[in-house]
Amino acid sequence: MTTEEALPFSVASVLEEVLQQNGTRSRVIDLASRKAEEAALRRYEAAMWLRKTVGVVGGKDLPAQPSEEEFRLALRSGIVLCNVLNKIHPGAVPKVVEGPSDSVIIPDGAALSAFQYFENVRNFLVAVEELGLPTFEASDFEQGGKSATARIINCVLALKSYSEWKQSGGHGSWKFGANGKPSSAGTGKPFMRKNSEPFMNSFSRTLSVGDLSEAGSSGNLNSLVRAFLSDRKQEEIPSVVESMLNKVMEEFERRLASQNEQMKAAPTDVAVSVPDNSLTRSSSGDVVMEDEFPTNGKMEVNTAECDDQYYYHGEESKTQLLKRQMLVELQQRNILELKQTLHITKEGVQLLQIKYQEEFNNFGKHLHSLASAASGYQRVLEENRKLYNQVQDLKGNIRVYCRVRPFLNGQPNLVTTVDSIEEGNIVITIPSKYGKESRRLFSFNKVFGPAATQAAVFQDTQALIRSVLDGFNVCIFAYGQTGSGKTFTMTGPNELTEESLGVNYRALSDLFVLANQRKDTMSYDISVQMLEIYNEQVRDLLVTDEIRNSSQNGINVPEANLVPVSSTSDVINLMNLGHKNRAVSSTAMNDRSSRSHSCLTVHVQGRNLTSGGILRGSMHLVDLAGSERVDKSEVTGDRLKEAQHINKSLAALGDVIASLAQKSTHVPYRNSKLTQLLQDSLGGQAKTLMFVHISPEPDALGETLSTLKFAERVATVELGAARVNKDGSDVKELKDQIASLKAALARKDGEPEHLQFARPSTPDRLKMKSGSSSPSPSNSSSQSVGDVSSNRRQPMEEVVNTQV
Ligand SMILES: Nc1ncnc2c1ncn2[C@@H]1O[C@H](COP(=O)(O)OP(=O)(O)OP(=O)(O)O)[C@@H](O)[C@H]1O
Repeated sequence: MTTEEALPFSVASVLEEVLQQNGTRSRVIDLASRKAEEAALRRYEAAMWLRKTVGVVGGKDLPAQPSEEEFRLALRSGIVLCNVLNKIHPGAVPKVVEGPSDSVIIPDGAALSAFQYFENVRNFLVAVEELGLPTFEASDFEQGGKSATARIINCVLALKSYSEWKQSGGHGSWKFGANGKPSSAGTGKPFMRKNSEPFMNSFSRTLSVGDLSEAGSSGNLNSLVRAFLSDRKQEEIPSVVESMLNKVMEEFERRLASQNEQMKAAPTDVAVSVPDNSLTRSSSGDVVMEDEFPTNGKMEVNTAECDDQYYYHGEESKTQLLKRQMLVELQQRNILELKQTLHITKEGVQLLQIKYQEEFNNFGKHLHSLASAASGYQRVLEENRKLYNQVQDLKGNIRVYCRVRPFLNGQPNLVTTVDSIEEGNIVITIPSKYGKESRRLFSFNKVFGPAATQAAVFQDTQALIRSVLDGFNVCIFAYGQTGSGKTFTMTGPNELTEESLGVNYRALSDLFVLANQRKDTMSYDISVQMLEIYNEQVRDLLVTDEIRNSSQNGINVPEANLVPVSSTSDVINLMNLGHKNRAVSSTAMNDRSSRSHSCLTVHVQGRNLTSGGILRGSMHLVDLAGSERVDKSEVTGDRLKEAQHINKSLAALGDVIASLAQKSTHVPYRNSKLTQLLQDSLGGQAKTLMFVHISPEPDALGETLSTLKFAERVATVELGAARVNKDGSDVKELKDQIASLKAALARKDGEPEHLQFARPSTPDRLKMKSGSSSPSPSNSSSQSVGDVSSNRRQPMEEVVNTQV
């Protein structure tokens, strides 16, 4: 194994590099100077050969190293060229015009006979062309310049090549055109020629140095050597060459040492940096780099020139190794960074998972608390409802309010029968025949004087509207003699304003407001019926054609129109229709006096959105016919009959209420159509409100007293029952208990906000807790009045003393 086989660098490569490093001058020679140098070399070669061929005398005009101009001037006569050609190829130019003497050369280089010279040149060119040699133009002598001179030189050198080929025996044929390398013959330094073709060698010299730079490393080395030595003096060359060789030796040894070190370290490095399959030997013996990054093709073995031996191009191999090491290091760094990023990402994901888990747990807890809050809300709602209605129970299921009408027609200072009004008490002045007045006290739940507003009168009623939505039945009556203000209380005056709206409008308005406030938990369907009882016959007032008589016995309520409503205005429209249809008859006492009972019934069906439970409640708003005595009404005939029916039905109503208050075993519902109609809303857990109206005028005293006595009977019984229920305790004690229950309910109001539900803004909102049994909503009036035969009174649990 030779050194070059074992080493990744060759002597030639070291030499080249040393030359490049030391011969900096040659590296900086520009292309133009190199070309000029090459051209000069070729010119000298041509001149020397011509001089040698034609002899000293023939070539006396041609210097050994002529300039371009000297070269052209010496040859422009064509004599030298023709003679040279004839020597090589005798007879090629049959006739050569010779110049007379040296004097033919004039200082400016002009020929004596241009024609003669042209003849020579032309003959020469024709002969050269016939030989297949490269030619030039005759005018090239006259034009001058580099390219013209180059063409002439090229022709001469081709002739030289041809001559050498002939001298060597002229074997084979020589051809024009081949790649080659410039000869250094002009400097006495021969080229190493691989091609034996004479013309090829000659022609190769036509290539420029610039071309050589691309011709491979050996061409590069040659030109480097030439360039390096070209500017040296002849006597300097041996010492320069010696010094250069020393440097080459030093460099070579240095690389050898470095290679050894590298070889020692190589196994580890290569193992780390070079993949196993990156350097393989092909079947032909070539070492091939299987590399994805550029290698510049340097790391290879040319088996054709090295007889199947390979060697590494040392420096470039080293560079490749370094590149690979750098690449691997870079990749290792990248991998490290990626690992770190992955680690950070993992931590981030873990953190997110923890947070997500926490959020999820919190959400679960929140959901759980919401669920228990929701069920708690339902419980509280239910409890609140019970408590609320217990309060209403304690206030009494039958409540009687007295209202005194003001004087009509602006009569300010008339004598009134009302002596005084205080809370629930009203004192009536009763004149005596003998001039001595007496007073009579009547007690009710509350007495409203002439100045009481519609809103104040409605206040206690308002509390019961909520009970209707909770599934209870409520019955509100307006009782009193004709013209005492019943319609005013229930509906309002003829000209309605917001302030003058009666109980009917206010009750319905509140009903819709409350139903809307509960819409998240309850869904309500509200519908309305409007009936009239006239002469003991029930009529449907919500018909647009004729007033429909009921069936045979005059009672057929289920057939009455039940009109769904969704707003107060819906109800007002229906009430207007009902009032229009209501039988109105003129009497001596009141031209607007109604001779029939009118009953507006509101049916409410509520569905609990959570539990699906259904509640049914109803509210009867009854404007009773006038309660005046027949004799005073001065009526006869039909009017008298009407009055008798009215009085009879009112008496029946009084009896029923009194029986309910006394908790009698028998309640006489069937004594009138009115009580039959209202049966479901009278008694049990139903609430009954009666507004008793009186007129203040002295001439109405008789009616006033009879009205108050009727009302007192009902009211007294209820209040008396309350006293008895409390083992003889008075109403004060009952009020105290209500107050404590209110306080208990107020504590309930302290629940979290979302557990509360809206309540109407009324003092009755403050609730209390009671030990009494929970109220159960009575069944709504789904039964025909005519079908009712049983007494639906609550079982009497306590002794009721009606004679209080
Ligand atoms: N509180 C009041 N304030 C002012 N005016 C009133 C009041 N109460 C009644 N009036 C007026 O008294 C008159 C009679 O009232 P209303 O018609 O309400 O009596 P009524 O009892 O309904 O009579 P009827 O039994 O004949 O229907 C009406 O003009 C009414 O406007």
